[in-house]
Amino acid sequence: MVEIENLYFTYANYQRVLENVSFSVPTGQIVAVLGANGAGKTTLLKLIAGLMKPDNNLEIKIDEKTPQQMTGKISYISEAGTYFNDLTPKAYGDFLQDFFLSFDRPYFDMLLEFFHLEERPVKKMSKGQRAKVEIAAGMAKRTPYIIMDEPFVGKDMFTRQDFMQALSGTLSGEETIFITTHEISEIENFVDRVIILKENTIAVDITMDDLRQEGKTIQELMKDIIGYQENGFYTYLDKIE
Ligand SMILES: Nc1ncnc2c1ncn2[C@@H]1O[C@H](COP(=O)(O)OP(=O)(O)OP(=O)(O)O)[C@@H](O)[C@H]1O
Repeated sequence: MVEIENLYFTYANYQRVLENVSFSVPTGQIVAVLGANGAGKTTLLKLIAGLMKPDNNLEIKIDEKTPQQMTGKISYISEAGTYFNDLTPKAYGDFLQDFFLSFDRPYFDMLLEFFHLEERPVKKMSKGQRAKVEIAAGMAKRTPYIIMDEPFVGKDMFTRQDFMQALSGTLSGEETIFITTHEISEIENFVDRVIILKENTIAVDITMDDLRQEGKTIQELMKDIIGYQENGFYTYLDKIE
């Protein structure tokens, strides 16, 4: 269970990105953290993953512990990648096997094969191939907490489908997952709950059951909350002319 209570986060340049953020997520829930560019999604996910600390370090508790005390139980899958550029996928697997007690080596090797990844240093791979190494590693860690920051970036349509299949086919249902993405349609049928960040805090926190009951899609909800204006650029041009 993840409990976040009155979370504030300020970057070193004094830019406050999150304030008064509170929510709790029960074990096994899949949560989409959404919002416009710069809303603070990556910041929130990094805080939950323990890669940065909140202004007051007691604001995030995962199973009653700080995120830093949960190292090894959280898998952080991001566009930037957590692999080492000089290692081949299998050498990276060797490293992870030593580091993560729960690392599922046969599953990792199976995913490398499924994604047709060759044995060459990650730095010599394409962006999409690197992303596949990142996903294979992240999923084979078999951690109870999975945090995915833009897992679809740089992936072609088929890879995105393969990824969702591999993900859905792997989960035990016990994993608690946070995912942020701008590819809303990819996650509509995957997540249980949507949290939308706006102006440094939570603008909406709703379960998919409630959203469906309201007869809305995530996309429609986003439009309502973020207030996307159709033809906004032309309106802007009209204004400055
Ligand atoms: N290292 C940093 N130092 C200072 N400010 C930062 C830093 N990283 C991000 N920010 C600022 O914090 C705010 C939130 O950034 P964040 O990356 O969390 O947003 P996001 O919602 O993930 O955006 P996007 O959808 O564009 O990826 C932005 O205004 C950004 O400029």
